[in-house]
Amino acid sequence: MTVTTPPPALEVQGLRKTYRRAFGRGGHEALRGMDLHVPAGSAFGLIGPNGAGKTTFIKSVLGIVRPSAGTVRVLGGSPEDPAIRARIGYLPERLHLPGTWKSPAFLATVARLKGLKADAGAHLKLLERVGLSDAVDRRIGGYSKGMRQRLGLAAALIGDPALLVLDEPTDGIDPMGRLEVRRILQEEVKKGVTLFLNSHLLAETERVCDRVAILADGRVLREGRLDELAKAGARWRVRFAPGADAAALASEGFVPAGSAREEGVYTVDAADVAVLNAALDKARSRGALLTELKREGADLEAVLVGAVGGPGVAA
Ligand SMILES: Nc1ncnc2c1ncn2[C@@H]1O[C@H](COP(=O)(O)OP(=O)(O)OP(=O)(O)O)[C@@H](O)[C@H]1O
Repeated sequence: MTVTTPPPALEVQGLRKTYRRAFGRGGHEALRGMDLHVPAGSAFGLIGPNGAGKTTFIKSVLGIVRPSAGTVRVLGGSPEDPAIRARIGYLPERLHLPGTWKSPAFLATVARLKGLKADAGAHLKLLERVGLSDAVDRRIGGYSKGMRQRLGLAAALIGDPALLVLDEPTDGIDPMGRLEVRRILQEEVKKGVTLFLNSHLLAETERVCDRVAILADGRVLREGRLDELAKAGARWRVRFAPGADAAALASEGFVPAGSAREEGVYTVDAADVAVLNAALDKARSRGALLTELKREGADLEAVLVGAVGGPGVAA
């Protein structure tokens, strides 16, 4: 029996996008040679500071924005091929909805635009799935921001797409709603759908995705499995016996971490055990006596700050 591996859900090489200014006066380079490989069936998160190029990237792989250079393959084909497009569910960052319509009519139109037959029963089920069954008789114009997002998600799910590209899917959705959306996304991934998520909410990305890429200034700085990236940026919590010289420890990279009652508790960042032991040796050579050591691991925020640097990057 031969097992055929599906093509990567997304494959991008040397992707560049320069937004031209009016009258040919130079331009702004939003993507500066991006390479990315998104395996089929993965739950992939794209994170990075404001203006990093995340939305430009998504629009390029969907054929909405024409790249200045580079190659893009989506589900093994061209993003401009209607047959490929029909297999993608997309939730844009800014969703334009017809305010005077009701949601079933909107979903019927989305289905037709995707070249599918409008299936009223299936659409009602989708609206129920995203928690909108009580709102089907209301005009979309009266929906809250969270309800609009839910409707956008229902539209993205039409036709059982193989790839879901979601730009800030939980924007405006309350915590309980986020939980529901996360459950829906996890169900889709379990079915074998590839999820490509762009979210400002790192906790959201962390809970849903198994791989992430960090984009900054139009380039991918880091990419990989979430657990591997977190391991690489490992943080350790250490406790020294009372009387340790705080200033000496600070100069060796130990940051006070405990509350006032927890004297002697510090964190230290060390990529591997050799680096950790070198830091501990330095601490001991300055008279500090280790009493406790615990791995904290890095959360996604720490990984992002480690890659991009500085505060104010949690975008
Ligand atoms: N249509 C456009 N014309 C000119 N410049 C643009 C256009 N769209 C985006 N840019 C610029 O390209 C860069 C990348 O923007 P993009 O929206 O892709 O970033 P982003 O990572 O999605 O940001 P955010 O997290 O703030 O949504 C920014 O400097 C932005 O100002």
